Amino acid sequence: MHEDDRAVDASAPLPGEEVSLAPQQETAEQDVETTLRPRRLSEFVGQARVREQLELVLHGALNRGDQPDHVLFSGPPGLGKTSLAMIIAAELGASIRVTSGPALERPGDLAAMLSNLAEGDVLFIDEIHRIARPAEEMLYLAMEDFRVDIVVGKGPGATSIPLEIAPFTLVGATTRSGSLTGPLRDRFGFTAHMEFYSPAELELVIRRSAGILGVDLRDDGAVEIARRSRGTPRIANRLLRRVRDFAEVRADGAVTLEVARAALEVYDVDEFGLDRLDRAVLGALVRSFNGGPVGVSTLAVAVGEEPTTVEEVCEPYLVRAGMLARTPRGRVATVSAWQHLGLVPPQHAPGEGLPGLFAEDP
Ligand SMILES: Nc1ncnc2c1ncn2[C@@H]1O[C@H](COP(=O)(O)OP(=O)(O)OP(=O)(O)O)[C@@H](O)[C@H]1O
Ligand SMILES: [Mg+2]
Repeated sequence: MHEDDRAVDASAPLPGEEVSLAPQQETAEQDVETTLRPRRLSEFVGQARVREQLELVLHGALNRGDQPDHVLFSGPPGLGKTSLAMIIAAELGASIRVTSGPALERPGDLAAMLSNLAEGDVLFIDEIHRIARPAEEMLYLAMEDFRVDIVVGKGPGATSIPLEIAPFTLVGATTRSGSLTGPLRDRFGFTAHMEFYSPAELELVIRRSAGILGVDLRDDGAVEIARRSRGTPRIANRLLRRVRDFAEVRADGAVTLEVARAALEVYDVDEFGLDRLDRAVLGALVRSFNGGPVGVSTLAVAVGEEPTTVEEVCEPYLVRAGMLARTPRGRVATVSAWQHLGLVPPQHAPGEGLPGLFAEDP
């Protein structure tokens, strides 16, 4: 039995790990998420650039018979990083080993994982920015030379034993590419930043999911759910399931515009797709701090959340939607934020001209 037999299942809770940054889900919901995960690059909706680039990286290497370069995906939760990692393995016809940064606390954990890889395997490290430093240093050599140095003993008598490992492709995922050290980032041959999805792309995601789940989804219902999904496929799929519940219990089962609107009201998802936490952050910024600037930790305390949650889950979308600006002095509410809350912006509020995500919408 090796250490990594435990680490292979990324969905299993890891000892001492904090609550995941992704909104919490019950196990049944996670099962549905697995069902809805695209399996091949051709099924993966949106992220056209990333998809095209990835296709070149993978098929270029396949044609030459080389091991493809290591790949890093960064971006907010729920945009498809884990899905793409699985897809890489599928496209290469390789097996995938899954672990995460927090699980690799000791270099030994990583060494066991690496030495068990078969030639051509994909190793997926989720939350790679949370890997402990000694393990990270071991990873440098592994990525570059497919070798690890195992240190035996302590002090002057310590010796290091080089250990060959099979050529593999590392896929890393992170919601915080800024927290990655330079040397680690430099060892990835291909880095992709995941963007929020357009409403049209989310509509495709929702239609595909409705087909798989057997939901009676009408065109206007699909448009409405897509529009309110915060640019995020995971949220789109979740809203689809919540609206389906509503349709089955309170209506005749068909997901129409009216049903979607009524359901999303019940679930506290507003016109822009902002959820309760998004609105709490904007509300605190505007009401308690007069629009800012205010530091992210202060803002997090005001809404009773972890700063990392505010920073990695809420802010990227609020910035994208043109409601919040990150400035060197702190977070600032834009004119759109004041208006979204039904308040009159003060003279100093920035961003009149900031393009919003839904600039094309009335
Ligand atoms: N491009 C896509 N097309 C269709 N469905 C998608 C796409 N991207 C993501 N999804 C759906 O969203 C769910 C979440 O995606 P995934 O787990 O890959 O996100 P993630 O970026 O790894 O998130 P996290 O940072 O929270 O780990 C998937 O189960 C899948 O159903
Ligand atoms: Mg993931």
